Amino acid sequence: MNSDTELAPAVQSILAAARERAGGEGVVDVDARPLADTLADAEADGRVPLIAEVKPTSPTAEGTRDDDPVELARAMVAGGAAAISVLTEPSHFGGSPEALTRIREAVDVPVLRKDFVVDEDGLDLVEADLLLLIARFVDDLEGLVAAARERGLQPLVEVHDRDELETALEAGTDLIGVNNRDLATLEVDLGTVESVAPDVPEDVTLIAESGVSSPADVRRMREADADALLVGSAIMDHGGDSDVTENTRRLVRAESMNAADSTRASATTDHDGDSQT
Ligand SMILES: O=C(O)c1ccccc1NCC(=O)[C@H](O)[C@H](O)COP(=O)(O)O
Repeated sequence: MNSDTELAPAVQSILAAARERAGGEGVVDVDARPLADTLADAEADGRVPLIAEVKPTSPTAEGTRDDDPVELARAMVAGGAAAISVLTEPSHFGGSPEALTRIREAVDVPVLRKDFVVDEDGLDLVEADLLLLIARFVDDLEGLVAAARERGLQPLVEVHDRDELETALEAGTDLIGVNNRDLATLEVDLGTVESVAPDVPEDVTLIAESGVSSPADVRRMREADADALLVGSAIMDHGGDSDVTENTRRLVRAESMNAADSTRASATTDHDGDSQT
């Protein structure tokens, strides 16, 4: 792992908290809902394969959304989300393992556990279909990928550059998340996916993470060869109380809408329709 001093202060604090948190009691054994199937179903329906994130708040959010997480997840699925991501980190994102369990019982799509897992103990906190592992935070990535699979979990390995991609591929992952957010600065740059994607092998599923806020951004990530997108803030609308189903739907339909529809949808939901660079 890179030195913590290369990370934004908020991320250093998240990691310090993660190292202190207790893991689960016992070892989870999951009968996981396959991500590949739900992404294929979305493609077949003409929906952009989208993982919508239940993210009550975050270090970069403009506020907190206190809605019931189960209602949020149901609203996202109603808007066409192919899978749900749930933050389980409590102190910086307002998440909890209990919320994930309730959501997984309430929806039938795969559920990703989004957290800052640094060792094998951290795998067993709660049952989920997918688990995020962040390449730069894990010393033995190959070991943790294998340990996650032994539990039935589908590990999604997050990277931010080509070196981390190489590490992730050597660890045997077939699910890569390229994070547009730089954890050293918390700045978002959609060019990150564009620069890393050409090196992701065809048989590896590529998920574009963070900073996608408009249908134009969705199209940009898909043109960069993203198989799926992970979106939190633009759907949660932390500073407001807009309709989560509609926020999901306008992104899921980004490839089937024409440009005029897309501009109108962006204007009516008060989001910035411009791509970020
Ligand atoms: O979202 C943050 O503010 C954040 C800060 C520090 C570390 C991680 C952070 N986010 C985690 C994520 O990966 C995102 O929640 C996820 O990719 C969705 O991003 P977005 O659509 O930009 O909310």
